Amino acid sequence: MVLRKVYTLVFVRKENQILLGYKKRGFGMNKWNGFGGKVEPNESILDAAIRELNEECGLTVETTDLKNLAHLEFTFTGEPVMMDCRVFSTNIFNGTPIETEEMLPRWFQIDQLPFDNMWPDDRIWFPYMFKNKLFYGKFNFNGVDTILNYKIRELESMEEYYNEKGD
Ligand SMILES: COc1nc(N)nc2c1ncn2[C@H]1C[C@H](O)[C@@H](COP(=O)(O)OP(=O)(O)OP(=O)(O)O)O1
Repeated sequence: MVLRKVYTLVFVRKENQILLGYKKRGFGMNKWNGFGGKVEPNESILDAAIRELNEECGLTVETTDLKNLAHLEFTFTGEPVMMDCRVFSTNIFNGTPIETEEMLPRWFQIDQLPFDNMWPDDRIWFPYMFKNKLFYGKFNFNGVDTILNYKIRELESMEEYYNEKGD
């Protein structure tokens, strides 16, 4: 049986730039990524997204300014856990990004992303995000560097997707 754990992942955008954080510890250490983490018990996914963004780089956002653009599922050979990752973006935020215990934030031009130091799936699905698509992706990994197989498909609406899925 596979245990499902829900995570958030938030991308902050500004004109042609995207804010990434260099993960200083834990899962995904030494990779650039958006900001996010586990949804705590009794916490809504949106509240978790806002909390993790603030804890990891000091920015604040309003619930209504977060756009849910993707649902990603990650599995790793030999691991009984499926990471169910809800991806959000926003270009409305308060504050200036600051380094925290977990992340070192930096703005990148969207055509100059450090893909060699990011999760390998990002090369596959970032283009969907930059085209403002809604999408579902499922990636099966062997270790943390090799994608064994994946599926990705565009969605008409995230709401419809979650209703059909029964979430
Ligand atoms: C496998 O491919 C992945 N790609 C991308 N882009 N992001 C991923 C991938 N796998 C996981 N993530 C994201 C999902 C979350 O945003 C973080 C992992 O969260 P973390 O383990 O750091 O959760 P926290 O609650 O912050 O953990 P601790 O406070 O216990 O350190 O990575």
